[in-house]
Amino acid sequence: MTSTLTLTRPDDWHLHLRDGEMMAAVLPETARHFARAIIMPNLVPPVVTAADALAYRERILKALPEGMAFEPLMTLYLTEGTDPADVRAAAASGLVKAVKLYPAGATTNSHGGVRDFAKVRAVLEMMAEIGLPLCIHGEVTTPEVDIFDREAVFIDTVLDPLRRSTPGLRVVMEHITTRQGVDYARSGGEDLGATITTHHLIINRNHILVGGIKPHYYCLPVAKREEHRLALREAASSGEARFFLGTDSAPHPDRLKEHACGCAGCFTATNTMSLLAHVFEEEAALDRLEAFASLNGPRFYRLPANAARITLARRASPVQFPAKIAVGTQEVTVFDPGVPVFWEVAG
Ligand SMILES: NC(=O)N[C@@H](CC(=O)O)C(=O)O
Ligand SMILES: [Zn+2]
Ligand SMILES: [Zn+2]
Repeated sequence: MTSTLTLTRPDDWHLHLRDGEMMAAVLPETARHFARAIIMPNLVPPVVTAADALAYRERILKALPEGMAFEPLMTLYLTEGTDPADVRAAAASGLVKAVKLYPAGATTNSHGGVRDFAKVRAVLEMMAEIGLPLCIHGEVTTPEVDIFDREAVFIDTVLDPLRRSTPGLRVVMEHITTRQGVDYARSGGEDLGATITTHHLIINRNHILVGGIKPHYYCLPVAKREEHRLALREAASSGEARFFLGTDSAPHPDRLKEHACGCAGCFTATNTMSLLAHVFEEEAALDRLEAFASLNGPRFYRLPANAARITLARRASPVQFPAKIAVGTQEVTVFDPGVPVFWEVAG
């Protein structure tokens, strides 16, 4: 049995760092293993302009502990008031790598997102022209649509028409959770990519609901039936260039997760690489983990792969991860896969 695995140092193509005290607590958890991450802009207030993104980038770099190397790749939160010229300047700075589309009301801090797509047409056309990717939270918000169907309905009624009406627009389907998401990603060319989270490779909807409600497994898009989890595992472990890791590690304080109206998000930054090695071993695809976690993302974003490397080791007994990390006087629960995991990042 393979006992160590050395990979190009991975990147995380979808990460929530938040700000202030929370950012200071979670940033080292990512920087310990990952060289770069696409930083989500759904702060309160959101990161909307080039100036907001550059200021946020400076705060991240300032919060990085001495001796840790990490490159935040910034994004802008698309609103109906976004100025195409500001986006063009942000991209030209080289520090902003994507624009994020949240349908208004779809997820955490998305109320400032897009309702009327006609209002963002000029921005999208400019992005197609310069090749700046649009990262999309792909769920409709229509109250009548069942929450488990919201991704599939979004693909048919919003994403496909949007891509057809904006030829050349480079799109990342963020955190896909369904077989329909996998199939649609495969229907595109080099202008279409999809991120897959660690937790959606591990849990299905039963994990959230059977035997009592598990708030730490609740995230958006919500985990679906087992057939969808299996489709995601097949896609992630296929080695295909269009699929890459975006952990969507999304910390919320425990008191807001364990709540009558609990926040959506799983915090996986701490143990993601161990969990992925576990999943890829189960899929008999350890040789494709590097493509998924380290090579396909930079290729889509037209960046070089990292020169540094990381080594994972398979231990004889299960690895213990911290159950929680401290954030000031509060705590954030680390995602618990619910099964023994033997892989550990060794260096
Ligand atoms: N994934 C989540 O459940 N939550 C994310 C938002 C998002 O990525 O949709 C968050 O910011 O908390
Ligand atoms: Zn999202
Ligand atoms: Zn997210």
